[in-house]
Amino acid sequence: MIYTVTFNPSLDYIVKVDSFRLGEVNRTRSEKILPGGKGINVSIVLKNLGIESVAMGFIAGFTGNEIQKRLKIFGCESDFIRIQNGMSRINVKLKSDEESEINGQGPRIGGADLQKLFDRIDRLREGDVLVLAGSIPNTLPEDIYEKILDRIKAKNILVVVDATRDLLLNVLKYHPFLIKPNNHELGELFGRKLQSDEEIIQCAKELQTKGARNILVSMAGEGAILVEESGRTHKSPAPKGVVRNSVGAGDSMVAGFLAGYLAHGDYQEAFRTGIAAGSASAFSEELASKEDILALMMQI
Ligand SMILES: Nc1ncnc2c1ncn2[C@@H]1O[C@H](COP(=O)(O)OP(=O)(O)O)[C@@H](O)[C@H]1O
Ligand SMILES: O=P(O)(O)OC[C@H]1O[C@](O)(COP(=O)(O)O)[C@@H](O)[C@@H]1O
Repeated sequence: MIYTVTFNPSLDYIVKVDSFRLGEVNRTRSEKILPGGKGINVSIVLKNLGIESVAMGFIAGFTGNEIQKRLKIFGCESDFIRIQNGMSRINVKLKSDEESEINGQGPRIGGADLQKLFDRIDRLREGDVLVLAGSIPNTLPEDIYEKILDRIKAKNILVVVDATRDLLLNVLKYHPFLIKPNNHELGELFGRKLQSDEEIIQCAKELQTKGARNILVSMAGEGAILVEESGRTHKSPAPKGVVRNSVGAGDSMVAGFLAGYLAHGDYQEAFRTGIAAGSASAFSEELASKEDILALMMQI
């Protein structure tokens, strides 16, 4: 079974405003609320591709209920831990001449709640897949991803991590099967802006020396680069299309890569499916459907 963990699920409030003006009353052209958070998005796209997973993590308050309800409508199985106080965050995605995001902090997660997650993690079995994705509420210790991976290190579990900065760096020693920084996040890890493919490949290889197995570097409209565990590299431009909502494009790419790899055991096929899924989501108002993904795969 595939398990996704989202420490900080959200309702994504996606608003389109023509020529947003700071400090003034702005009216929306359209608005939409979608369940969000990186692991949750991975679960939704996997489901769209016909692959079952269980979405885990923490939810709280009326927003938490709504996240759970909407996931059920999408047909996704979930096994969230319900926190008694606070509420799951609402992340604002403002689409205007430029795209801006405000991602909330999320509820306070206490020790007893965390223990419930550990208990679920301890039930994972050989051959399962674990996707750890997204930020953590600032009340949690920075080594929480490490603590989880430490618990499963003796089992043969395929681990995918989509996180930033130290959260990501500190788990490399557990040899995650896949990490997916975007080019800016990769640069951030090395304290510089990466200008060329060569620099990106060099930094990705540096992360391999620290333990990562496969590194998928997404570059939004520029496509992506994959550095396989063998050191072989692939680059592909993104397919062409009209961008409607790129929220969740990275998570869709992770889902596509996993789906392609699990179906074919082949990195090139995984890479193709990942790019198609990322771009199909960017070209849709919501996350990518299977039809959209298959159609874009023809172009890659
Ligand atoms: N503007 C775009 N045009 C075409 N494809 C896109 C666009 N934005 C994202 N994608 C696709 O989605 C993938 C992930 O997007 P990216 O924005 O890099 O991830 P993240 O959301 O993690 O920052 C890209 O590699 C690409 O395949
Ligand atoms: O956990 P973080 O880093 O705050 O990110 C959460 C946000 O990222 C998303 O999962 C989208 O991520 P991507 O665009 O990187 O795929 C949103 O649904 C959510 O609001």
